[in-house]
Formats: sequence, structure tokens, C-alpha cells
Amino acid sequence: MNAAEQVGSKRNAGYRAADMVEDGMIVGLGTGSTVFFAMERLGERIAGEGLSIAGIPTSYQAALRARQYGIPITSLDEHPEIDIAIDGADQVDPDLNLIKGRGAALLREKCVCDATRRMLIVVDQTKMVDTLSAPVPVEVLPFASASVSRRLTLLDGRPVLREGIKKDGPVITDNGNFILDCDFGAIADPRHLEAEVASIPGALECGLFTAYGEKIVVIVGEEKGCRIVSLR
Ligand SMILES: O=C(CO)[C@H](O)[C@H](O)COP(=O)(O)O
Repeated sequence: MNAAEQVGSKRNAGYRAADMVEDGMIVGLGTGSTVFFAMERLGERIAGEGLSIAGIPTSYQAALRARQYGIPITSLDEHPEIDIAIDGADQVDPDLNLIKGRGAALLREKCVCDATRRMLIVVDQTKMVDTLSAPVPVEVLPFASASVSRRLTLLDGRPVLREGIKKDGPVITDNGNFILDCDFGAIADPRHLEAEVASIPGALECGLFTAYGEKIVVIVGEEKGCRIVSLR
């Protein structure tokens, strides 16, 4: 798939997800280039049809984009239960386990995923894999980055501190933390690995999402249209 085809696929996935949003819904807004298309379409529907929704952004990036598209913003404080969320992913396996976090927004994204009744994951087909194997982003408390790194190594991971672009030194997340991108190779048991990482003090969250397959609907954008994948 060339770059233009990939953008078209992302647009198809994002637009389909936005068209599944109903009037009056509270909508979790993920982070990344595919969700942008969903937000663009939500903006069109708000302006064109008078769709009435409120979005909960998972990052500064999502909040800025929501404002750009005229999507009213609310918060998880006001709505601890969410109707529907739209988010991207870096990899999706057949059991709908995910790796997320290329955009370093995984901590808030997982909070929103946990709080939502229905989770729409928008991807292009390159993200669909048989076995998760991308590096797993781990958000870490800066104080504990060396000790968390050591513990990840003991889990046979190879953690690398994510460096900023147009900024010297590490990426600082929207929550003021660091990201360790941890390569575990092919992940045979993602649920077990997620639990192992979660047990490390100072590892605040990791980009493995393995507990939500039942509520996830994956919208796989293709050059012409979309394919829907769910466990139900
Ligand atoms: O998890 C994420 C951000 O933390 C993104 O949703 C994920 O990286 C996919 O991004 P894109 O749609 O740009 O490929």
C-alpha cells in the first residue's frame, strides 16, 4: 500500500466510525492520524446535521483538533461512563488485543477505553497482524525510569527511552512522564505480559490493551470502504 492509499484507508475508517456516533452521545476521542479523520467527519455532522455530542479528548492533540472541528468538549470527571470511543491502534491481533501508544497518549486512552461502553478502533489494514510484535510503549514515572527499565529487561524486553523530536531529551507525556518503548519480539501471551508490566512500581500504564476485546469493534479502512471486525 502506498502512502496515498494508506491515507485514503485511514479516512474511510475514520469516517465510518464517525457515522456510527448517535445524537446525544458522549464520545471518547483518541489520538493519532486516523482518529483525526473521525473528528473531521464529526465536525461535518455537527455543522451539517446539528449532531449534538460532547467529546472527551485523550491528549492535548485531540483537544486541539476537537476545537478545530467544533466538537464540544467535556471531561471524564463529568462523564465517568462514556457511550462510545474512537481511537487508533498500532497493531491488532485476531483476539482484538491491541498495541497502542505511538502518540504517547496510552495512559489516558486506556482510561477512556475502560470507561466506554463501546470502543471503535480505526486502523488501516497494515495494522492487522497474527501476533503482536511492535515495541510496547510503557509510560513511566521519571523517578523510576531506571528501575522500571531494569524490570522490563528481566521480562526479556529491550526498553529504549523515547526521545523528543524538535526537543532535546526524552518525550514528556501529557501527564508529565517518560515513555519507554520496549521490544519484546513476538508476544506469545499479551494478557500475561500486560499483567506483568502492570505489576512494576513506577510503570504507570503500558500500550498493551488485552481486556477489552468484547467491547471493541475494529474498523479496518480499505481503499474502497471498510471491513468490520468484532468478536461478537
Ligand atoms: O495509540 C495511539 C496514540 O497514543 C494512536 O492511536 C496509534 O498510535 C495509531 O496512530 P495512527 O492512527 O496515527 O496510526
